[in-house]
Amino acid sequence: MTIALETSHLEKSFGGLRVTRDLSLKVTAGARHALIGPNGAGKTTVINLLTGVLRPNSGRINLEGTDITDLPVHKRVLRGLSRTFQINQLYPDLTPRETVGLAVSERLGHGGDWWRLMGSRRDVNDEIAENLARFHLLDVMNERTVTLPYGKQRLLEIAVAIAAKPRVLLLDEPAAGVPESERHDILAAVASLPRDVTVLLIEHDMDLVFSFADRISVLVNGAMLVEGAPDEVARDPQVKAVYLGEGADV
Ligand SMILES: Nc1ncnc2c1ncn2[C@@H]1O[C@H](COP(=O)(O)OP(=O)(O)OP(=O)(O)O)[C@@H](O)[C@H]1O
Repeated sequence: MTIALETSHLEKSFGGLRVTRDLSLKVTAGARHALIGPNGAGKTTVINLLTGVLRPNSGRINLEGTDITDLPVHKRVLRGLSRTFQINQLYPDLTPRETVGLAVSERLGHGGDWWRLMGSRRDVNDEIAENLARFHLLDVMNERTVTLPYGKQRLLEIAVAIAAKPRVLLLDEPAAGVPESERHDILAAVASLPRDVTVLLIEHDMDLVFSFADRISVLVNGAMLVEGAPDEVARDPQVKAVYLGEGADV
């Protein structure tokens, strides 16, 4: 099986606090892989290490066979690694159509010229429409983003990440703060992406994790506790012990 993203013996400390411990993680190409673990286990730190926001103390990161450990954030994006954030980072006064149009134009190297590009390029407009349809945003595509329901804003964040045409998409709690009835729609839209996009998801909601993932890694105190298929992970006594401590069902 082809490995899309891999860490080997990754270590990260903040002062005396060892937050990532000897982490070796393999994400198979095309996977719907979830990284779970209790609060403070170090999941967001892993995403920050993968994207280059943080530098590891030691260990390596490999993207599709290339060592990216020393690359800055933007060069990793150019190599096909995109992320969404836990916090809303959209332009409040742009519409979804404009926001996705800007992201597509940036990918094509015309970020400063995006308005003209949207007015003149049929292929760009087709791509924007397809993206908005995939993420259930056609009905609100001309509304100001700030006026959209929170669930639609979160879908737009993912739509923007996808506009960069990533090979590997990192999602940090994409459904956080969204009403329960809408959460599955968000993950279903992600799950239905073409399989040439590999997805690594951080998520607390176990219903979502188990309906989405074909592979699960469990992180505890910065180290890998268990990794496997969802049914193996659900049965694992160590995983049960960790989550029972939190009062959640796995
Ligand atoms: N920049 C930082 N400086 C110091 N400590 C940090 C920093 N970032 C994270 N930590 C600490 O590292 C540990 C892991 O944090 P992290 O946010 O990665 O965990 P998490 O598993 O994503 O948690 P949650 O599920 O609550 O979002 C925590 O103890 C946190 O306080």
